Amino acid sequence: MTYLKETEAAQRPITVPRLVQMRADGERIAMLTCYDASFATLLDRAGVDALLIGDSLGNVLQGHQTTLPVTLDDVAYHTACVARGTRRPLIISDLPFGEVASRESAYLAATRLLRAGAAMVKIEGGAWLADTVRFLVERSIPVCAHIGLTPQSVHAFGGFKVQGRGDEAAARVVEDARALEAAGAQLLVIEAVPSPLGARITEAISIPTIGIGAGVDCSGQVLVLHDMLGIYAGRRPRFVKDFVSGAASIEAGVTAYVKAVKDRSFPGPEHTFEPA
Ligand SMILES: Nc1nc(=O)c2c([nH]1)NC[C@@H]1CN(c3ccc(C(=O)N[C@@H](CCC(=O)O)C(=O)O)cc3)CN21
Ligand SMILES: CC(C)C(=O)C(=O)O
Ligand SMILES: [Mg+2]
Repeated sequence: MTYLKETEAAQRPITVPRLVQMRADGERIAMLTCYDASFATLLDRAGVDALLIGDSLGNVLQGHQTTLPVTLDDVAYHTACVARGTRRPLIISDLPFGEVASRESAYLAATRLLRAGAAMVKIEGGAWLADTVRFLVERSIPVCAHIGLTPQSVHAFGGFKVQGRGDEAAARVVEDARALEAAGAQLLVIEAVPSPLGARITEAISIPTIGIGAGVDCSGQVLVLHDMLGIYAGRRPRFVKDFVSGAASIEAGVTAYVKAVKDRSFPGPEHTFEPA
């Protein structure tokens, strides 16, 4: 059994409507971060649906402790590298810390990422971000919102802490998701929330949700590439699984990740957070 699709139709570039169709069909979306052309080609071949040029490049490429030092130039450069290496997966780029000072600054930053080859821009934040999301969407920038543990808020949170624990906090995260969908976001990353909340948010909205430490009931999953390759020396969050140790090759490990997301064997209980 393979998830590498052989037909012409399946080889066409993945679009946002295609992700919406996957959600409707109950087909899980497999996403990974990617920062260069060689891995872009490998991940494309292994059947990854969407590639995220994440500001996690600050951790895994640059050796920083947080994503805050990452600049728009950095993300634009790696977006261009990834775009040259791939044709099929949807390319999504992170808007770095500091670019949402205004709707205008966010829009100008997003245009640079789309010019570099991204098809969608990911922005961290809750309901407060809705005006900015609407401003971008009105100007033809597809937006993926990112809620829950938003790493650019690490100092505001006082650490990388699970979000949405307790009734009040959970209700707030659900409201964030609703507000961002209403503002026109077409995809939603949910990071580090209790599994039942990941399921509840996914039910509350109709756009596809992509979880990272948000349980198996999201429409898809994402991991940082170097975490799933087992080569990141830094702190390893609970939601990480190394798919390459024990695999025959890097490509086999990535193929195993895609298969595990599609057949819902990843994430397991050991990769997810409990409500209490
Ligand atoms: N290599 C890498 N992987 C990532 O997933 C990642 C990055 N870098 N850089 C940006 C952010 C930072 N992220 C993190 C970092 C640490 C935890 C963490 O240690 N979480 C604790 C939860 C503690 C609690 O219970 O509140 C854990 O046990 O997983 C989570 C997300 C996710 N992102
Ligand atoms: C972990 C994902 C969601 C991300 O934002 C990143 O890699 O920067
Ligand atoms: Mg990020």
